[in-house]
Amino acid sequence: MEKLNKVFRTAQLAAIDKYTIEHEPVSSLDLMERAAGIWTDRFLKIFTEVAGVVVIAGNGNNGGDGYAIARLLNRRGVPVRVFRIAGTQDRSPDCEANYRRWLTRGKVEELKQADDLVLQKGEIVIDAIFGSGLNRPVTGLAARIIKQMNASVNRVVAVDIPSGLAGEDNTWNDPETIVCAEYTFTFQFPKLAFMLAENEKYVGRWEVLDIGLHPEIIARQPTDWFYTTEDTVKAILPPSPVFAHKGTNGKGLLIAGSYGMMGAAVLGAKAAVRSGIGLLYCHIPGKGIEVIQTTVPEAIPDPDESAERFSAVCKLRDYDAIAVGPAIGQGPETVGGLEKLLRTWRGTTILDADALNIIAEHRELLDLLHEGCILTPHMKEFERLAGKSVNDFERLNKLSIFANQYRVHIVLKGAHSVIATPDRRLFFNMSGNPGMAKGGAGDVLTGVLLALAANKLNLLDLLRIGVFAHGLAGDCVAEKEGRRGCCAGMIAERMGEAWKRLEK
Ligand SMILES: NC(=O)C1=CN([C@@H]2O[C@H](COP(=O)(O)OP(=O)(O)OC[C@H]3O[C@@H](n4cnc5c(N)ncnc54)[C@H](OP(=O)(O)O)[C@@H]3O)[C@@H](O)[C@H]2O)[C@@H](O)CC1
Ligand SMILES: Nc1ncnc2c1ncn2[C@@H]1O[C@H](COP(=O)(O)OP(=O)(O)O)[C@@H](O)[C@H]1O
Ligand SMILES: [K+]
Repeated sequence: MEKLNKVFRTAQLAAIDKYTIEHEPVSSLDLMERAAGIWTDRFLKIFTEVAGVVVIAGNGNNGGDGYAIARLLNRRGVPVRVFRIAGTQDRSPDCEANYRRWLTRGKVEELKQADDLVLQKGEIVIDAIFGSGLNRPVTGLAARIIKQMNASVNRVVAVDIPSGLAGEDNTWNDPETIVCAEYTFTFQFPKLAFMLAENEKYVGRWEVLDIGLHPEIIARQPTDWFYTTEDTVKAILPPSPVFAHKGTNGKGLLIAGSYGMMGAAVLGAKAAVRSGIGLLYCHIPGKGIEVIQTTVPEAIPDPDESAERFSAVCKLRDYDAIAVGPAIGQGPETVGGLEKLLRTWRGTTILDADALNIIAEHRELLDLLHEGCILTPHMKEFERLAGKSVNDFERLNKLSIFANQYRVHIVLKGAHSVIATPDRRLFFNMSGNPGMAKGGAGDVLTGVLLALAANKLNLLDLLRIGVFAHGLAGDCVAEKEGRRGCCAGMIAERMGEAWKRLEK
């Protein structure tokens, strides 16, 4: 049974917290103690040589976690200094309780001005000023202290969320008054903001810590945001039937490449034949036959009448899916070929790269999109389709509006590639690494998705599976060759290794 990994809005967390307290049951103070204990354990696993820590605690429950973490680290023999921000006194009840518990072991120094924060060499700063309760930009002394933290060379580790960062929309925020952490250990759920490139400088590397919030309320709370992990994919990846033959594994057509740009077709084809497709046809320009036959002998060439580019698919066989776009160019014949394809083929259609650029330029083609269409733009291609965005959060909104308006599935590619569905759900991918930010890596994804579509998986499942497996293959490459050494061809070659890890 598939367990959906949900991303909640920070405004929903209090209800989940409350339900857990009432139904586990557990006191809120014990829940905080549990969260702080799990946080401390993880911190000490990652940071094995800690000369000392400086906890900066606020007055809300995030500060409460900070005081509890200070006590637990101190108990484990770590030298701990604790600071609070002057002028603020109204601690939440659990923060107050942990503040008092800490006072039995050590003192709390007051930061009256930013310069009071003097850090020793090697001390790690634990940021527990604000958590998910932030409701406006940080100003005043707290803002100056955050700037001081960011200016220091000391490492900073955030409790739950970097102080000053809002969980979702930061359009209104002041980028200068958000803690820049090296690591964030967050409780139970990733925050949407962690998925966005623009927040990487604040969040650093992040991990979700399971603090045992109640599964019933997690299952019941609605959300339209999810994330895909290895477990999700293992649960939805169908097994290969023992009596499979190439017919049951599906027939797909890849329309890719132009004269002098055949690499994209080769990469897509290599990935498709390593991702379980029964029969792969490659529609390539007339002059591209030899390239495909020598590099991907498994593929059946379907040459275009044009020697140099895609102009038309003359014979539409009984394909289960078609992918079109990588390096096809945007010349007039190709525009005509794409238009004809969209008019005559209404099955599963993966549109990538130049197919998307053509649609962005010839906007009447948008009306030919249908529910079988999957669009796989990177950020720039999406901007061409939907216009510029002021930030990543706004782009996400545009993405889900676009998918809804045209009733299509979209994969917006990048770190944490996100799948948008026609019913406005978003699924963030958790595999992959920056080593994949190389030319051709997207062509590989197109091939993977074509293979899964030919296998007649439903669109959302095939996207979650394909995007994750593609990232996992990139991770396999990076593990062996390093990120710099990772290239698109290697990702295609390693698809088999990724599938082996995911198959039951
Ligand atoms: N989820 C869970 O189950 C668990 C959660 N836990 C922990 O709880 C944390 C959330 O705690 P929280 O709700 O008390 O919020 P937190 O951010 O600490 O304080 C907010 C306070 O600050 C204020 N304030 C807001 N913005 C401000 C600003 N810009 N400048 C100045 N003040 C500002 C605001 O007060 P206001 O001024 O609006 O009255 C509010 O009172 C969460 O991150 C996690 O660490 C764990 O203990 C275990 C289980
Ligand atoms: N930092 C990153 N982390 C994880 N995956 C990434 C990262 N950067 C790029 N990728 C992945 O690599 C692929 C790049 O695709 P794309 O930009 O279309 O390249 P091309 O058009 O050259 O084939 C996408 O699947 C994307 O998700
Ligand atoms: K924090």
